[in-house]
Amino acid sequence: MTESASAPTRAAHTVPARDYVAAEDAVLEYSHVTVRRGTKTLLDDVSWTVREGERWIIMGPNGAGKSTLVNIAATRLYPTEGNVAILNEVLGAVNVFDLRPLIGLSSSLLADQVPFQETVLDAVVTAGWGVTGRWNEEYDSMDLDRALNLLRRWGVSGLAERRYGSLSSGERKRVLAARAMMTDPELLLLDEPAAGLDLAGRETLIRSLAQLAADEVAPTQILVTHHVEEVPPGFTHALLMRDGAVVAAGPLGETLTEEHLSEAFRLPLKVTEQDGRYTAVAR
Ligand SMILES: Nc1ncnc2c1ncn2[C@@H]1O[C@H](COP(=O)(O)OP(=O)(O)OP(=O)(O)O)[C@@H](O)[C@H]1O
Repeated sequence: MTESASAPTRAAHTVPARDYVAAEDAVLEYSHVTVRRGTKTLLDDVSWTVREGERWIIMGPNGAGKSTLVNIAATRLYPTEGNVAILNEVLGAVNVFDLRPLIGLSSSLLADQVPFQETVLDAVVTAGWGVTGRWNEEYDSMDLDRALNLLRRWGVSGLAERRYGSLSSGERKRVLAARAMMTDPELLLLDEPAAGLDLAGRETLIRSLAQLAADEVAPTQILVTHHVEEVPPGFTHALLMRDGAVVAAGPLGETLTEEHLSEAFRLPLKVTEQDGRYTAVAR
């Protein structure tokens, strides 16, 4: 018998969605997930479990598949093969519109969808309806108070009446982080929240993220970044990717090592950690 005839195919790992049972304590569960577009494999047999209260860093070079991974968790994309459970609901067997309010998302794609003429307060409050532009929806004072409190938490409440389009990129990032928390989500997905920020903007954002990571009642968090310098203290786990596959995943200290990071970025790196902050330079 040839090897290909005896080995189970990856498609064989895919369980019909209605029959798939996720681990009870899993907030996110990817089981043998593959995503293909034409001949390109964006994710290659990824298995990954996130449990309640964990704070995960997703890291890897450009094109590694990080956003694809997060877009599945955001219910914006379905796997070609494999199974995904989000908050114990299985993709393919759940109405994603019921699931989406439980998932907070901040991404560059979303940043581009918020109308520039929208006020900052509206840009946050509209997350309650899962829309990016205010139209005829009714918001009560509790919604508006919540949006203002979230803007305060992210240090941008003074911008509430400004037009979203007039904000700097750092200010927009913080507004989007506030927006991501508007529905009081159980899962918070932050795709490159510090990209393009200046040093002060980055450090301010990282301090806010570290405070959120330390907050016991805050949602389970997943943060995508290219840089170890952007890992907020208090994050607990990391998943390193390359070419759509997992290089290493697990507790942060065991995963953000020179060996794993050098392999993920295909570059010998010297990695240091002090007081919960990491730096990496080429050897
Ligand atoms: N619809 C598509 N068709 C073909 N290839 C695609 C498609 N969407 C994404 N890709 C490719 O899949 C790969 C993974 O993309 P993804 O955006 O997930 O990477 P990433 O790790 O988030 O990258 P970056 O760090 O540059 O944002 C990239 O090579 C990208 O060009």
